[in-house]
This record gives sequence, structure tokens and C-alpha cells, in this order.
Amino acid sequence: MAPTATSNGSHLLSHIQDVALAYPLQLVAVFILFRLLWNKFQPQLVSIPGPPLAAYTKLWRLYDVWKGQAHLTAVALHRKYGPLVRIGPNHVSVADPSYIPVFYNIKENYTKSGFYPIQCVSWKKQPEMNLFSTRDPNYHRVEKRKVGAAYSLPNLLESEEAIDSCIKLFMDRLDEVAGKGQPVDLGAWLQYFAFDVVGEVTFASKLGFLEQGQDVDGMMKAIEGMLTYAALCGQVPEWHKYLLGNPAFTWVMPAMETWNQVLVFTLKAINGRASIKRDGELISADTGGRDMLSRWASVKSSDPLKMSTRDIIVHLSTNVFAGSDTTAIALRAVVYYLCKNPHYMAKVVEEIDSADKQGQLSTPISYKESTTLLPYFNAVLKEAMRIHPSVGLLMERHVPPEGVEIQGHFIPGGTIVGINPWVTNRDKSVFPDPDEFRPQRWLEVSPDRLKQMDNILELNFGGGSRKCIGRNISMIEMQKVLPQLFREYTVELTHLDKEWHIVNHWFVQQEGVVCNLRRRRKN
Ligand code: HEM
Repeated sequence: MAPTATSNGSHLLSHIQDVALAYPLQLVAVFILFRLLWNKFQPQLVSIPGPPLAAYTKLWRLYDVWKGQAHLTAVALHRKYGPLVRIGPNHVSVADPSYIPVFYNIKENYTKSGFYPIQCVSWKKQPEMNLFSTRDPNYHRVEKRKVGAAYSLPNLLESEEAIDSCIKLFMDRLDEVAGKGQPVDLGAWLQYFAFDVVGEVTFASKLGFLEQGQDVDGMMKAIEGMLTYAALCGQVPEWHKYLLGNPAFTWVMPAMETWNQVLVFTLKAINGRASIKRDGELISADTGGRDMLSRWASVKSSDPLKMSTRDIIVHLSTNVFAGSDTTAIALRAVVYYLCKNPHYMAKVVEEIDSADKQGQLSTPISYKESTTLLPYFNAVLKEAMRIHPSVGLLMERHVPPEGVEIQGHFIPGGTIVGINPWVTNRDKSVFPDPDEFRPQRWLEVSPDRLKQMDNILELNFGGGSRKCIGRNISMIEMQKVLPQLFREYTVELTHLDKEWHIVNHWFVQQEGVVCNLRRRRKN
């Protein structure tokens, strides 16, 4: 009798089982090999150039990020391979700035990748997405509508006096430490300043960084740990559920629950101004101030459906996480590049002194004075942010289902694409001699070219509807504190010949901005 299809099938199955039992390791090896080849030879991505290993496995990127210099790798790869580089089985890095408004648009059809949601806090044992971490465009729209107004320039300028109080304290503290005649870790002090400014605009209180002259409650260290985790696990986000995303992991190693250190710190700052009941409900808060806690508590008390306690806590904690490192990086870049180029420092000081002599500057310098009277300083600020953007990895987005044509290549829906500002800010066709720090490039171009340069530089803050909501906070504080610093102090690197140390774990942190400070004028 001829064998039936069913008996053939069961024979084959039992044969495979036999082989699997006899050669388990070989079978796994075949499976891995098949997977690697499948990754590499995806028909629509195979023709995109890139480092040979990267197309086979995500581990290439994980290793690159782990080394902490992925921003330099990205620049080098695009110089070698051109505007499109395949940096992972499903990842394409794009250098062409004309795709900035395509990927980062206001429709949000290029949604954020799995890199982002692993960067959220948990509240009442639930992961809670904030504006930065959510991938859901609808949730993002709803949440942004609740809080967006508090970050507008006019509303923030109502807190200018609060920022002035931070500048005053910053200068007083520098007087104390510089008065000892010792070198000052100005890089650290700039971060203390940035933290206290976030405290003022968020909670109407300084967070104690300048006062104590140190990392309060280990917050800077905790954020550094979070960023390192995000940078590494973000390359393989599917591992998150086995790592910090797994509740069992943080029971075994509570010290690893770093995300929640930010939440605890936020609750402490809120409790200085408001009361939170045992069940976590915000019951009373001073609602008269211009800071975000007051503004949002006031909305909540008039209409609890518009703003919940959860909303307030989640959005306030995002400020603590996202607001200080990013700004401190830009502040350090200005100080470092000016110290390394004393002739540019002299021009900045000359501009400030000349405005000062004409009685045009308040103490501290106001935002309006800085933005209208100090064009050379503003060119320096832009140039420092161009040459050293605060974020240094790809800002990843999923291509929508219909796919996209880039530089003659069709990239299918679902592929992860993105642009790294380190790459576009060094585009030779827009910024000649891109590796050189040359502030005057912002002053000697036509209005059209300047607009193009400004648009590219803005990618430092992301783009479209997911653009940095805290941009204005940073710009106000940077435009005020830096000219005030150079007005009051002669700033020089203690070791002029030494390079700073840079590590890119999502944010491109620097160490080694240690300076000698000499007072130029009395307080
Ligand atoms: C120089 C300073 C800063 C830089 C360079 C910077 C950079 C960025 C970038 C690049 C993004 C978009 C990330 C992406 O799409 O992948 C972003 C988003 C964000 N930033 Fe900033 N940031 C800065 C300061 C701040 C400050 C001071 C705050 C708050 C106090 C803040 C809060 C946020 C939030 C909440 C988002 C998410 C916005 C959304 O998706 O709607 N940032 N930032």
C-alpha cells in the first residue's frame, strides 16, 4: 500500500527530531547562520553600503556604542560610504539634511523606534510613558497639549528673575571656590547651574546643586547610569524585558532601579512645595507661581480631568532627566572651544565689554540684551553647538508602511532610519572645513545660507512634533549665563594642551573642563 501524506509528514518530523537530538549544537549553528544571512541579504537593503559586519548583526552597533565614540564612527562612516550607510540589519543612517523634515515631521508618521520607550519611569509599579519616551502619536499629542504652553518662550521669560537668582548664586559660589586660588572643575559647576535652573523653572526652587557644590542625592551619577543603559540596551531593545524591564531583575538588584531615582528625586522636590497623600494623590500645592508645578497644579485644581497627579509627576520628572545634562554639555562646549582658541575668547570679551561701557547691559545680562547686543557671542554659541551636539546617536524612526525613496534607494516600510546631528553638522557642502571651530562662519554668509545652516543646527534639538520641548529653557539660560561669566571672569583651561575626555552614551558627555578663574570686575 502507498504511504499517505500524513505518514510521510510524521516520518519527516521524527527524522528531524532524531537529527536535532543527535546534533543539537550543529542545529543551533545552522539556525544562527541562516538568521545572519537572512539579515544581510534583505533584498531592498542589501545594496546599501556600510561596515561589512553591521548588516549581519545588531551586535556590531552594540559594540560601537559600548566603545563610547559612536558619534565619530558615524561621521567617519558617512565620509567613507556616502549619504546612506547601513549600520544594522534593519538600520540605515542618513546624512542628507534634506531628509530632516521628512523623518522628523509634524504628522508623526515616522514613529519612534524601540530605543525610546525603555527610557520611561514607573509610577505605582506601572511603566509610564513621558513625552520623550512614548511611541504613540495620539498619546503624545494629548499629553503635549496639556503641558506645552508652560515651555513657550513668553511663559518662560516670566521666570527670568528666577534664572537670574541662579546666575547670582553661580557667580557667588565661583567667587568662593576660585578665591582659594585652586583650579575649578567648571564643567561640573556648569552642570550644577543647569540643574538648579531646571529646579527653578520646574518647582520654583533650586535643587541644592550650587548650594552644596556637589551631585545632590547622586542624581547626576544616576542619570549617567540611565543614559548608559539606554544607549546600550537601546541597540537591542528586545532585551529590555529580560533586564531592567523585568520586575524580578530590580528585586534582585534594587540598586539598578535607577530610573526610579529620578522619580524619587522629583517627588522630594514636589513635596517641598506641595503635599502628596499616601495613595500618591496630589492634594495641595501653591498654585500662584510661574513655575511648571504651580501652573499644572492650578489646572488640576480647576479641572482634574484636564491634568491628573500622574501627568504632573511624569512630566516634571522628565524635566529632571532631560534638562540638565544636555544643557551642561552645550555650556561646556562653549567654554572649552573658547579657551582652546584665545583669539575668539578675546573677541567675545571685547564685545561684552564694549556693550558694558555703553551702559547697555544689566546685571545679570538679560535674555533680550544677549540676543540683540552680542552677535559675536551668539555665533560662538551656535558654532560650539554645531561642533559638539549634545546628543550623539541616531534619532531613530520607523519608515511608514509605504516605504521611502532616498538617494535612489527604496527603503521599505518598517526599516529604522535616522539622522545623527554630528553627521549633518559636519556636512562639508554647508559647513566648509567642518572640523574647525570657526564662529565667523555664522556671520559672513548670505541670509539664505544662514537659514539653511540654522535649520540644520536645529536638529540638535530634534525636529517636527517631537522636537525638544525644553529648548527655550536651555537657550535662555545659556544666552544669559555665559556672557555674564566672561564679563566677570578671565577663564583659562588649567591644562591648555590637554584634550577633554568625551564619552557618547546617547548624550555626548565631556570631562576635563578644569579652569583657572580670575575675577575681572567686582560683583
Ligand atoms: C541644549 C539643551 C538640550 C538639547 C540639545 C536637547 C535635545 C533634545 C533632542 C535631540 C530631543 C529629541 C530626541 C529625539 O527625537 O530623538 C529632545 C526632546 C525632548 N527634550 Fe530636550 N534637549 C535640551 C534641553 C532640554 C530641557 C532643558 C528640557 C526640559 C527641562 C528638555 C526636555 C525634552 C523633552 C520633554 C523632550 C521630548 C519632546 C517630545 O517628544 O515632545 N530638553 N531634546
